[in-house]
Amino acid sequence: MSKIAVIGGGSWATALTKILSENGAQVGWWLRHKEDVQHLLRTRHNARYLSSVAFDLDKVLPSSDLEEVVEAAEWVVLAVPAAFVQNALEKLDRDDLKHKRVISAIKGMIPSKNVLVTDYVAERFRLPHERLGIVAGPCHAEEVALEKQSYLTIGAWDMALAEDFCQLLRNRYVKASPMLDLDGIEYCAVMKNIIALTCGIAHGLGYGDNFQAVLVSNAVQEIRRFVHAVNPQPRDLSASAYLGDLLVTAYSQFSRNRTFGSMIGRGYSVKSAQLEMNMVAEGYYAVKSIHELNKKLLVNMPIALAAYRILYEKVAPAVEIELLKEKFR
Ligand SMILES: NC(=O)C1=CN([C@@H]2O[C@H](COP(=O)(O)OP(=O)(O)OC[C@H]3O[C@@H](n4cnc5c(N)ncnc54)[C@H](O)[C@@H]3O)[C@@H](O)[C@H]2O)C=CC1
Ligand SMILES: O=C(CO)COP(=O)(O)O
Repeated sequence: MSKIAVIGGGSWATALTKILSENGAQVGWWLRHKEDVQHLLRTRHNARYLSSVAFDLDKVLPSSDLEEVVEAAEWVVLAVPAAFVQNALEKLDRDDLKHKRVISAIKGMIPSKNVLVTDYVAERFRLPHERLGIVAGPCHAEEVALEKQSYLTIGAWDMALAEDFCQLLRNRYVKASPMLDLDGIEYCAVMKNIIALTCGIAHGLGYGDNFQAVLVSNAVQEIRRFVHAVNPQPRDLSASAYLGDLLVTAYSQFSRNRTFGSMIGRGYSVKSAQLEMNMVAEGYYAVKSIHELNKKLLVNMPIALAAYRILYEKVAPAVEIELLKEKFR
């Protein structure tokens, strides 16, 4: 029986805990709120996210003791929003992940450092990149809860690690494939959140499907330019781990990033949009990290720049989308 630690109490951590535990793994599940742990132990449900999912407590061991959960596991799955990773892992020593295989399910960058989560973890815990992987793919937690057919890709430097984790995920409604790409997948996942957020802004302003289709088409080219600059290697960006994830996030009713953007387009301030959502839109933080990173790379990224100006320089969304309108073909 595989022993897995899932770190995080949000929607994605909940969905992954469901998949992994129902496949027979023993999952130590770290949630930061003691009340949420108590609620799970009492009712078998996560009070805050995907609350319809019932867990088998013979397989799932909820706890707010991070060291204990990590120590008992062979695999550690990180599933807190990127902005809270440093804080969540604060209690761990440098050597605590030494013998673990670590999978990031996070689609964001560490905001204070503008680095990928896997790069941060590799440095902070002196882990070789061969022990790291990323969960990618067009997959919303809400659809996992409903057991709707979904596809995941595990990106890694080591194909055996990726395949081993795929085996832990595969079930009746989840297909999982390994892929030899870690950084490219991770950067694409960060970028697609920015694009989905911008799609939401346009939607909130009243733009329709015709405009969004052109926005997404231009975004594909923008992502290609960026990923090629930051991590040049041959990759097929039409694969579902890249394009599929962009599409689901840009179009789905479940997307946090699109929902957040839509509120901004309708005139909410960043603070009020964040308060209204019980969830985290990674794209908000990613916009700033990518902007900082691009000061060195100087890639032509009009969509990411428009999102930055709207969110961080308080330029009116209508003005920035109007400017994009003129640039698109
Ligand atoms: N929800 C989904 O369908 C998917 C999410 N992801 C990724 O999973 C990661 C986790 O996101 P979700 O589970 O969606 O989160 P969520 O938006 O469902 O929940 C927010 C999470 O943030 C935590 N949080 C809020 N404030 C915090 C603080 N101050 N300190 C520590 N934690 C805090 C909450 O406890 C909760 O775990 C993100 O990187 C997201 O992009 C990836 C694929 C699918
Ligand atoms: O990455 C995701 C789906 O694949 C989740 O996107 P959102 O955070 O926008 O909901």
